[in-house]
Amino acid sequence: MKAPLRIGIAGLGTVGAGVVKLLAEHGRLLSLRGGRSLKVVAVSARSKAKKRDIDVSGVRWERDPLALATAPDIDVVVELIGGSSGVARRLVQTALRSGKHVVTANKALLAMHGTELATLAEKRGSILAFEAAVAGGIPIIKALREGLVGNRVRRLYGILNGTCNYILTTMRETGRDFGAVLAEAQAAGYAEADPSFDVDGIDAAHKLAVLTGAAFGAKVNFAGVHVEGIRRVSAMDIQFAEELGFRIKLLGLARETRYGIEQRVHPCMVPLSAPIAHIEGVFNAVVVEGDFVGTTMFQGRGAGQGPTASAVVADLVDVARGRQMPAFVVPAERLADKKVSPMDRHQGAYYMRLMVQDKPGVIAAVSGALAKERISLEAMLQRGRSDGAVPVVLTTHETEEAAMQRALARITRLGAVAEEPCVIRIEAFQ
Ligand SMILES: NC(=O)C1=CN([C@@H]2O[C@H](COP(=O)(O)OP(=O)(O)OC[C@H]3O[C@@H](n4cnc5c(N)ncnc54)[C@H](O)[C@@H]3O)[C@@H](O)[C@H]2O)C=CC1
Ligand SMILES: N[C@@H](CC=O)C(=O)O
Ligand code: NA
Repeated sequence: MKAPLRIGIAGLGTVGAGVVKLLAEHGRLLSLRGGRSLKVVAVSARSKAKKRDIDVSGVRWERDPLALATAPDIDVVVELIGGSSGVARRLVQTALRSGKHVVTANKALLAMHGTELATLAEKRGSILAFEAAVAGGIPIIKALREGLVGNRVRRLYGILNGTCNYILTTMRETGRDFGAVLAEAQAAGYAEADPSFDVDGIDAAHKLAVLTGAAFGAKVNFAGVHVEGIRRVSAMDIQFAEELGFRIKLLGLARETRYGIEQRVHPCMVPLSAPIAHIEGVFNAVVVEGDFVGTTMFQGRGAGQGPTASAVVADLVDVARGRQMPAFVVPAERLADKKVSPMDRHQGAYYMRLMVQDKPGVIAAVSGALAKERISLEAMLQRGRSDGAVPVVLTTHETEEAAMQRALARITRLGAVAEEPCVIRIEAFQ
């Protein structure tokens, strides 16, 4: 058997502790599968004194995580600190420059610097692997880079944030409010250190940007993602969606249009007939439509200790086996610089919920604003009567985003519309 693969782990939080546990529990199995043993030789985290349910007593403790990047007795650095700048970025850059392999779960870092880091790794002949960064335990990077490599990807979409999916599912099932459910997702270890990254759609956008690189062979372009989160989705919208035959999901979607690459993350109305509508709780799913393979769907837990550690360790076994592959689907230097398809050009149907004064002429004024933009109504629902504002829900036929935004501005200015309308795009999946 070959010499052990010597591992340095930076970050011993939810994911780091999970990796230490998995390596300890499956040590023999992994030696067999990797062709050599996987040995943690050093670790680093903020506090050595912190109580953890892992045993790192026989392992060297580095106060400065950067020491792992240059230590002569380390072959691979596992970066599980997080953040797109600061110590995580320096650690990964220094490790790659020192000729070490890097495994990371850090999608924020990859979304901002993925192309640059992959280029650096490939120049040095090192492996940069990040299966855990996208959709947790689902082996989607591997699927795109290897299993589906023969295809041109037509479109991909998915539920990419476990925290948001957990929140939307729990709000629907229990009627509980957003804040309480978010606290529960944080306690379960699903949320980012700053949970606004989850609920504002940023984490899903980070993952989508990385996926787009792997699916379309394009440079990672986070700035090109249109991002909206779930803060404005209310219990009322969740209920209306069900009545109309939809379920609300925060999706990330990417495809090539005639204008360039369209990347968008926002709440969607998904028909209940679509399998992805039924992915609930912390589960993620990614649907990839390839020209030869057709539609494939991958599902599994997208966050949490066990699933994320599973993905990190899969990458470590690849390193142990010496599997030299491009980080994305093509060598980093060949990643294409694609134009961004403008959101204004997006075509689709829309759900709109208005809170309006219950008086004659309001619905006619709203319909008039839509008609001015040639937007035709598909359905309308009005619930209850009151002296105050009542909800009115409209769904439209397909139109252009720019037209919808102009109509929305007109509607918002109507005196009888009590608050900013809630607008959710309807996606037509099979
Ligand atoms: N928790 C999850 O379910 C998932 C997390 N990730 C990613 O994995 C990474 C780690 O996430 P978690 O384990 O959840 O975070 P965490 O907050 O539980 O752990 C972070 C660890 O990094 C250490 N750390 C922070 N700053 C440091 C510094 N300056 N020097 C040394 N150590 C430092 C902390 O002491 C802690 O041990 C992040 O990039 C996150 O986005 C990816 C997939 C799933
Ligand atoms: N905060 C993330 C963790 C995994 O990437 C999520 O909720 O999906
Ligand atoms: Na994954």
